[in-house]
Amino acid sequence: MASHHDHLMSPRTAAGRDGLAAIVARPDRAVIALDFDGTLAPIVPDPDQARAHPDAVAALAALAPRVASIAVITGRPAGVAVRHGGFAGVPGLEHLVVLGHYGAERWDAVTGTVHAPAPHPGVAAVRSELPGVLADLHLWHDTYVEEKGRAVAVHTRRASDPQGAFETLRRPLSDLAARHGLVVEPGRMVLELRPPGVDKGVALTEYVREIGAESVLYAGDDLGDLPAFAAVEKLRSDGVPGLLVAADTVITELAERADLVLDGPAAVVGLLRDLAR
Ligand SMILES: O=P(O)(O)OC[C@H]1O[C@H](O[C@H]2O[C@H](CO)[C@@H](O)[C@H](O)[C@H]2O)[C@H](O)[C@@H](O)[C@@H]1O
Repeated sequence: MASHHDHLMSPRTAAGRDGLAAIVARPDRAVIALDFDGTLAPIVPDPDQARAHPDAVAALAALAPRVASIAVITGRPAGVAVRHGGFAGVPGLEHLVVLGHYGAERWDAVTGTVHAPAPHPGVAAVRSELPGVLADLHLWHDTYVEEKGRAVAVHTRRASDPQGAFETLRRPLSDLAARHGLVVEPGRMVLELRPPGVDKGVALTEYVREIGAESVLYAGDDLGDLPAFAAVEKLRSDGVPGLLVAADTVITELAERADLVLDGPAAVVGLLRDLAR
């Protein structure tokens, strides 16, 4: 496993070094894709209070004109990531794309609009049954339910026993999701009930193809970023060099698969600045 003292620009794998070399050689052909929470925004107890690192937007804006495209790929609704990130109306970020809900939604800075499919009917059913399920488990007061529009997320970070509550909820929430055609997306002290059919790997692969990129960087910190890591590994085997960045070491599997392991959003900002230079 990598240490989080890796130099910001020194990938520890040959594939990562190839990826970085390709990005640096032809930045105008590179897609830079980043997760939001935990990668651009420090993790905080209340999801509504999460904001991009204070230097993140400036670092993105400095890098954007030098690369083919920057995309934020997040489990958040696209509009929420845009608001919490402060991404709208920023000089330099005129072409930013935010792929929300793991790629189900898309916001383009150039139009300022969100495109999204019709909501899955299972979400309304889950929304109405969820309070009863949480009450039966005596977890109604210990959890926070995040209303995400086309999904519902149950957070345990502020519970008296966050990991215990998370484990207790796993099976019942999986059953509830399955009854209504949804899936559970586990994350850092959160279990999200959401429609199936798209993940960050699908979103990233399609976006790299759309741009016609010749290299890609993906940075993430959570379980929902693993499909994007797999997508970069597949792109590499198809001849598109790529660099995998773990924003921190909390999710062991992600850190183990990364070419670079950083020490949180401040270090991600440092990497973006180094790339812009
Ligand atoms: O794909 P992401 O951009 O990483 O979004 C994943 C989830 O992030 C949010 O939850 C996480 O961040 C919260 C704020 O720091 C934290 O309180 C929580 O424990 C983390 O899991 C967001 O609230 C979820 O909806 C996203 O699915």
